[in-house]
Amino acid sequence: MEKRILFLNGPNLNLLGERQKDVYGEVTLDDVEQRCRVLADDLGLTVRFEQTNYEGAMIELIHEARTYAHGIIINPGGYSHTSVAILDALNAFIGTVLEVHVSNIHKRQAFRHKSFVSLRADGVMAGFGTDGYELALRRMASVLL
Ligand SMILES: O=C1C[C@@](O)(C(=O)O)C[C@@H](O)[C@@H]1O
Repeated sequence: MEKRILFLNGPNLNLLGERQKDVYGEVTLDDVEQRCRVLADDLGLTVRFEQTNYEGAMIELIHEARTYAHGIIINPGGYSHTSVAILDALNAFIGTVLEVHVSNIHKRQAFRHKSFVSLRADGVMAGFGTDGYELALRRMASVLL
């Protein structure tokens, strides 16, 4: 059976490769998407990519994912540390949830050490740079295929 994965990137991740390159590196979100599409083809997974800067839009994309996705790979950006509402939406999603942070949030300011989304995530990648997205996709394949 076809396995479908939603990649959901939250606020400011559209600026990957441009903002704070010392923290987030030079790879853009388009690069990440291209790499993950190639890997997904190899692994036999179907992927959809979404990025939004709006909390409500993220929640609606998670609700919609309930109707078609087997897994969500999410980088909630700054909402990781603030959004009970995104946690609640993920709690209404039945499939596998993997959380990705490009930076190692535990090595940064104390307010980044806690992620509400981690209370739901089945696994968390942090500090592996943008490779974390591909690593999460590989993990998704091991869990789902
Ligand atoms: O926007 C981001 C990106 C981030 O989620 C990461 O990918 O390392 C870490 C968050 O603390 C930050 O607000």
